[in-house]
Amino acid sequence: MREESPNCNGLVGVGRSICEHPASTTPVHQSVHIPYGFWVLVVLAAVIMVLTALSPLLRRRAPRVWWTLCGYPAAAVRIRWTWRRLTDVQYLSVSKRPALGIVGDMVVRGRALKQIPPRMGLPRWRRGGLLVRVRLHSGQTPEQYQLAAEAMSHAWRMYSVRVTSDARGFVEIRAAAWDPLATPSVPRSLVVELLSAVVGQWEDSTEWTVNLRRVPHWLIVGATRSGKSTLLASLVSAWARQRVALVGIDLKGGMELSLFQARLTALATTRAGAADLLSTLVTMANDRMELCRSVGARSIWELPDKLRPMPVIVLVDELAELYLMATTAEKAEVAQVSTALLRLAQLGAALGLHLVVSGQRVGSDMGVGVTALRAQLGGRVCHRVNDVGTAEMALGDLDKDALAVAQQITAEQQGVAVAFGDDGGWMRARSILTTPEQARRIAERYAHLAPSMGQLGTYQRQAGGTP
Ligand SMILES: Nc1ncnc2c1ncn2[C@@H]1O[C@H](COP(=O)(O)OP(=O)(O)OP(=O)(O)O)[C@@H](O)[C@H]1O
Repeated sequence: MREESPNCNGLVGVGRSICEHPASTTPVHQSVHIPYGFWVLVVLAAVIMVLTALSPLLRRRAPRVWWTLCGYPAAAVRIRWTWRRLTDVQYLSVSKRPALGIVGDMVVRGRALKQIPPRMGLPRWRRGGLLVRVRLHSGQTPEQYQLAAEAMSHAWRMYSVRVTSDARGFVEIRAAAWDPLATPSVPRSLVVELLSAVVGQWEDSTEWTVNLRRVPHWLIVGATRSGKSTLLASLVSAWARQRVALVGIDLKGGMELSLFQARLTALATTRAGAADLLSTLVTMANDRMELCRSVGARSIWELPDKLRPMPVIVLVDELAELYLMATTAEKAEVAQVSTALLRLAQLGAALGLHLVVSGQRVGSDMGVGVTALRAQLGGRVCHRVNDVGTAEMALGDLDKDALAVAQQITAEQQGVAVAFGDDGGWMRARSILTTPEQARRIAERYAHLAPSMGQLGTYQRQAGGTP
């Protein structure tokens, strides 16, 4: 509210005004009351102007800060602003009036002018993106919204939009402001439980965790230079710090897994060695089963702490090498390896024996054992692959959409993969780049945690490689 002084000939000041009285030489000081709301508006306008000016710089230098201060508020306003029009154009709005009407003696079909958009919640902040929950109109399905995802990303100027449905009658729209897989990061202070490894970042900017307690066995596929070894290195770097035993089977002469030699309890580099090591592990599984039965436990996790054996993670690099055979003698060895792997996969989950199997090419033509093993490996990670068969082997039995997305990963996107999470849903993810040198150093630092085979239980013979 502005106060006007009749003595000031209509002169109005802000704050304290000084005006000359015509009949007097003494200045008349008058205080004008400026409402509080005015100052709030001035400060708000100043903040908006400063942020707008700094926005490009912030976006380049500190994208996360930029997103919180500038990107997210602007996107939230844009989403609310465009919602009605967007849903109208994408046929997601509905009218309460019937689609059929009578004009003269004709029945005509058309769209009512007044459409009601689906009800949306407030866009909620997420790291590098946002999330909106939308209530479906009766008769709508999440697929209709998935078809509109591309239009949403353009209308909201977001990098990508993904639509999922976690409850009947609702969809969740997750929008990412930039490609979160370009520079994946993992908080350093993250505390993880035993057998869990934070290996990278999901497309929705959350941490990508491989948890063997939830999904006991994993299959990792990818063409050469797609990022399999890097993912294995991330996994080993995480598990090396935990009280678990790591054993390796690497028939490429031990080139990949020998990096972690210091932390490995055993490493088999020949098929004969692998057969030997696997049969030892199967014996260990039988002993653990016996132990559980003797105390009435259904898994080692139900055993008292002092009886519980240490979990064992079996890392297999290049599965195809295990199944290659040229001679009849090799055929018997392959059969032995295949049966042992399958047995471990079937029994292992409850007995703390876990498989992480990786390969460039995994196909049913490698033998029936491979398809049967695949069925037991619930966790799947599919990097860029050279043949559709391998992608189908990894994802085809779980989700056709995931398969299509995996086939779009390019050679430049090293480390990017389609993976299944603990909840059974899939998403694109990227591992943290762990160099061979880093992995070797971590393995050496935690070498003292590696138990011997004897300490693990029933080791009878030394497995073909290095114990
Ligand atoms: N998550 C990642 N982020 C960035 N770069 C990566 C990532 N993963 C892999 N790379 C790059 O890709 C290269 C090849 O990765 P890696 O050795 O893991 O592939 P691979 O699938 O194991 O190949 P091969 O089967 O030939 O051993 C690495 O040297 C690294 O430069």
